[in-house]
Amino acid sequence: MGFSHRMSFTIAIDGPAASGKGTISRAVARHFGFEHLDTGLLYRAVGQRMLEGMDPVEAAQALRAEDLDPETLRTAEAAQAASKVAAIPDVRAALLDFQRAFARRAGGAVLDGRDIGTVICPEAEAKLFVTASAEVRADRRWRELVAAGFDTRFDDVLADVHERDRRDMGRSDAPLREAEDSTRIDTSRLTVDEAIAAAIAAVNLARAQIGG
Ligand SMILES: Nc1ncnc2c1ncn2[C@@H]1O[C@H](COP(=O)(O)OP(=O)(O)O)[C@@H](O)[C@H]1O
Ligand SMILES: Nc1ccn([C@@H]2O[C@H](COP(=O)(O)OP(=O)(O)O)[C@@H](O)[C@H]2O)c(=O)n1
Repeated sequence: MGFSHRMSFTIAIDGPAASGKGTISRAVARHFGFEHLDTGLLYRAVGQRMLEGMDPVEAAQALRAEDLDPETLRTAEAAQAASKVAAIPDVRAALLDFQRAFARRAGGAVLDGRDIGTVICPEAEAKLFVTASAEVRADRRWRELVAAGFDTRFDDVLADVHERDRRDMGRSDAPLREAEDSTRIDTSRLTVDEAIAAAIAAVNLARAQIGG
């Protein structure tokens, strides 16, 4: 792909719940041979610990990479708890260094979350903002949960999406917002392959613009 293995190149991918960030990030990372970090898992893991009775700030400080098991953290309860602990500044502060170090790892990194392009890595070489209508996002998440065996109602998933959007956009510390220099990809009417192609094209454009 023309990337030097010693060079760091950060791709920041932000957006609201179930917009397709994770799917796009994994494919973009594979395409460019970069490592990927789903930063939502950090907050989900801390949220899960809070549900188990642990203090969220202590949980964030004690978090280890091996705690980030996507399988056990994909529940709606962990997502709701994540968006609550994510509003606590000391929780966010405890997770900062790990994310920044990952972003600047040699060989290139893709991070997806809510504040990657605005707070974690404002100097990222490429920034994408992935979005879709709340109804489309809730429908995707509902289908995923049903496929995973959860007995969930669409209306409850839609309410969850609205509530998390409100909390994520409304908090004072690192709220979800589109960075001014990001490329917006609205996936509402795109297939997964089209969304991935749009993301790869945007990264290639950013790379050409910085002469990388
Ligand atoms: N155009 C699209 N782009 C990305 N994901 C899509 C698209 N259409 C459907 N999906 C599906 O939406 C679901 C949610 O995607 P995911 O990557 O988990 O979102 P996020 O990481 O933003 O929560 C996945 O099941 C994915 O396959
Ligand atoms: N960089 C990030 C990533 C996630 N989060 C929080 O963690 C929650 C779960 O994030 P996620 O990315 O796993 O959620 P989905 O978009 O996959 O549903 C979000 O609702 C945010 O409150 C955050 O505050 N900052």
